Amino acid sequence: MKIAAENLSWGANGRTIIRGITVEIGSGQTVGLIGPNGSGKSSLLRCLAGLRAPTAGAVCYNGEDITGWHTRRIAQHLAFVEQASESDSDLRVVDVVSLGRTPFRDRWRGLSPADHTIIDAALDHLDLASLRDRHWNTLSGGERQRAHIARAFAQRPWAILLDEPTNHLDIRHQFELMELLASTDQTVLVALHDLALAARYCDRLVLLSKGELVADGPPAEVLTRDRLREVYEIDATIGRDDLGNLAITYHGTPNLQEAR
Ligand SMILES: Nc1ncnc2c1ncn2[C@@H]1O[C@H](COP(=O)(O)OP(=O)(O)OP(=O)(O)O)[C@@H](O)[C@H]1O
Repeated sequence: MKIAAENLSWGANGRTIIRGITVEIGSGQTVGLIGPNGSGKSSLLRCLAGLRAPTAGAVCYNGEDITGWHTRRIAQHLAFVEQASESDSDLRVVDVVSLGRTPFRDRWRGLSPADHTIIDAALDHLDLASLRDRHWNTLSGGERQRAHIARAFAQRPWAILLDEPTNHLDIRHQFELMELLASTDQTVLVALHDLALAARYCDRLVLLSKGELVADGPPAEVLTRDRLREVYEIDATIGRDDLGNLAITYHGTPNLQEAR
């Protein structure tokens, strides 16, 4: 499914938070959304997920403006893994993941055998099979994060949006998640702070700064030394590691360097 923001703006309390953003995530692409704290990544993701109504412009799925779409209809198309989302503490892991089937269920019917197969596959994908009957309040931060992502996969959406999903994950689970996102046929837009991870697994990077889109393209074109200095206020050298992956060596903030 193709997702597009067309000249999209959104604000709150009289303040414009994202301004005039036009971006298209093609069907099956894995796109990284990057930018400093407060640059508007979560706000853009929430607009694209239909949780915020744009103050100007539009959000389109496959060319259709989603204004007025019911949340159930949106959830049949797209899954959203929010940053540090919470769940009821009484639920078991398998119950949280089963919530992913809600948009497709008849209100009065239980889960079908096909639903159970999808839920088991999502648990396996996120390395949660051994934790399926554990209660929420007994899980670590990383295990909760993986359960939320498994819930999104159980939704079997056409597109999946994730807001800093690698937070709380150890390095192995970070790589496994990014490999999963890069290999899925679904359209993926993922907000990330780790620029090297974003560069390695994303087809394209979209860079926000102060609520505006400042770059959109292949990782090596977006992540330049000048741009990191300008947008992140950090001095860095961009090179390649032995395997040809983009390698970023950070030297500190320009102010700190000059003060030395
Ligand atoms: N409902 C709101 N009311 C007022 N200000 C808001 C609201 N939501 C977000 N903001 C502000 O808008 C700006 C962008 O926030 P947003 O969460 O989109 O940034 P972000 O790029 O996701 O940041 P981070 O990397 O820190 O998660 C921030 O300054 C934030 O305080």
